[in-house]
Amino acid sequence: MKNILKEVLEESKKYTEEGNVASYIPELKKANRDDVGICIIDRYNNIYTEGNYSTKFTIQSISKVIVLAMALMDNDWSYVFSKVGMEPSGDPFNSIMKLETNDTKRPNNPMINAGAIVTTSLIKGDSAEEKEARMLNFFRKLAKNDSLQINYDVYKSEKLTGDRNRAMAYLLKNDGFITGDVEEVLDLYFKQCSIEVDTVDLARIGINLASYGVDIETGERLIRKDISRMVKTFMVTCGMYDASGEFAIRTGIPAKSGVGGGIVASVPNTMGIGVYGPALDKKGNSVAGIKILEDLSNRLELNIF
Ligand SMILES: NC(=O)CC[C@H](N)C(=O)O
Repeated sequence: MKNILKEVLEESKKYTEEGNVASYIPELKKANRDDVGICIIDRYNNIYTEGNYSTKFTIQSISKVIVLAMALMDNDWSYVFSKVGMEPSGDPFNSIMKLETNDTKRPNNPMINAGAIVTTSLIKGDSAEEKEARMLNFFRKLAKNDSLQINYDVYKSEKLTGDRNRAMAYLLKNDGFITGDVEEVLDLYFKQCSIEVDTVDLARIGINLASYGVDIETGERLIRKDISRMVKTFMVTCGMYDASGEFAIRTGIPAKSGVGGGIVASVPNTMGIGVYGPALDKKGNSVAGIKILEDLSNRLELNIF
């Protein structure tokens, strides 16, 4: 396995120059374009790492997977899906267009920004502080890492420049898809995106989903089985933004990417994979990360279909 990871990583490095580090959140520009890292955790809890596996980066859109699980734990699923849909949008992750053109004006799914702002608004808590604490605690549990923290520089950078998300959130409130204080919902959304992780954290999240929500070491149930299924299904249909179809064809692995350069992948009953490569393609997915997952899928026969 160690050799496979070495080869796959070397191969993927050739592609980083085709991508660019995200710049629309100014703080993300600081990442090193040529970094590439991998971590795999298999069902027997073997951990394999390679390259810049311990480099820290912000989780960004990968948080949408975890917050969806939380929204489904906190609320009836029929209520959640009255506020956010189940269909791929085919549009970029930050598109606002369908909030006007959809019949219901409901965001298409919880993996695009508009839908994720809705699921964030469904996290329960008596105060903003309690919601934040519950959210961070759940991320720590799923990553099995109590030291996960919010990167406040990225959070502030995004809060200062996130007017597109702000516009969407106000539209969502106007149309009845979120209730309460819009700025408070956005604040929590920006915080969830700014949680700092490395590939080991992502691989751990991946194996927890792969084992249908049961911690493989302790046997503790972290997520209900039906919710872990729903979440992985969304990863297949919508996890790689408007490149989800092609990615599913090429790899057959449920995965979710973020503009920080991370991708979490979850192969049911088999392994969790975390990859990092901040050079992104035009759709916002890690160029090296996609290459690595394609190669690993072929070499280790990870395609679930
Ligand atoms: N695709 C992403 O990772 C987007 C997350 C980012 N925080 C945003 O809201 O724009």
